[in-house]
Amino acid sequence: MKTRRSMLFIPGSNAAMLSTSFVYGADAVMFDLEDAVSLREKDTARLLVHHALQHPLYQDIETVVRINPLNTPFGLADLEAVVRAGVDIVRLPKTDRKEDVHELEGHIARIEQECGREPGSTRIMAAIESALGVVNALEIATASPRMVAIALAAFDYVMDMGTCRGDGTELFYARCAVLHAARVAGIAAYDVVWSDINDEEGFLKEVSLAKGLGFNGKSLVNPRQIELLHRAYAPSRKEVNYAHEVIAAAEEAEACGLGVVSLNGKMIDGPIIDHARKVVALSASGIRD
Ligand SMILES: CC(C)(COP(=O)(O)OP(=O)(O)OC[C@H]1O[C@@H](n2cnc3c(N)ncnc32)[C@H](O)[C@@H]1OP(=O)(O)O)[C@@H](O)C(=O)NCCC(=O)NCCSC(=O)C[C@@](O)(CC(=O)O)C(=O)O
Ligand SMILES: [Mg+2]
Repeated sequence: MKTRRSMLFIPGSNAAMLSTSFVYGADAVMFDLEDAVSLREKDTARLLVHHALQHPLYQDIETVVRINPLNTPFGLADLEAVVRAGVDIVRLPKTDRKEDVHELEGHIARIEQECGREPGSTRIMAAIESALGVVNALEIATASPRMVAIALAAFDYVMDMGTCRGDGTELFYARCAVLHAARVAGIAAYDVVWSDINDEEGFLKEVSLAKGLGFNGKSLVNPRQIELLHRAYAPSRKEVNYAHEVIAAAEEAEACGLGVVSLNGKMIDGPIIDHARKVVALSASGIRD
């Protein structure tokens, strides 16, 4: 699975942001044609994003476009424009059921064929933003071989639930449901956006919760959140050193024909060794002090 921790939302109608968003170092840039774009700017935004996707500066960074839902007057036109422009991933907002994904993949397959794009090269990420979407998370996550990730979208979800954003308790079931669906499907899961860009402490608390639950990363709204997220997701020097000790102990145990050993009084066996290898692999993208 690709290491993708940060996905930065960029309003598709904002030409200035579109022309610089690649500099901030997000793992993926996510141009938005949906809720960050007003009704009268929909056509302009689509054109701007179509051009940005083809710009040489966006060829080496993963691109995601959040299109409008297909049951709006804009969704299909968005899809036509972005698939033809070579987007890597289409983010489908407000995904409620597997049929939403099937409709999307049908259109993508046709457009890829019409424009000569390699069949299957356009991937899908579904955003789950309602109670129905959460209940159907598994059928959504497994609806298409093009699906690379599912993302929870908190603001629409809490509206649907008749509540509002709070300390995270209101998202607990949805986060767990989305994560379990993603893990069963073998795809990535992304946590919600943190909208108060000046509240660094609140953001980091939420990142820690998301990381602890098992999310692969978060959707972000501001470049200042990228480095904070990457640092929080990087293993600490202490974790990396311990992982190396675990791997060394495991190799020694294997040479002696032992399946389980103890290291400083702690049991070391299969899943703990796998975790240590994961920590070492992660450290290639950075280590936190
Ligand atoms: C919040 C704010 C206005 C603050 O602006 P400010 O200007 O005060 O910020 P500053 O930090 O001062 O900016 C310093 C410099 O960075 C530049 N800069 C800022 N943000 C940048 C950026 N994103 N990309 C590139 N560049 C950027 C800026 O232009 C400036 O450049 P310069 O002038 O050259 O120095 C701005 O960030 C912003 O618009 N964010 C994106 C909002 C958005 O897309 N919302 C939709 C997605 S959520 C949703 O829909 C809910 C959801 O659907 C979610 C789900 O589905 O998950 C659900 O249901 O929950
Ligand atoms: Mg939303």
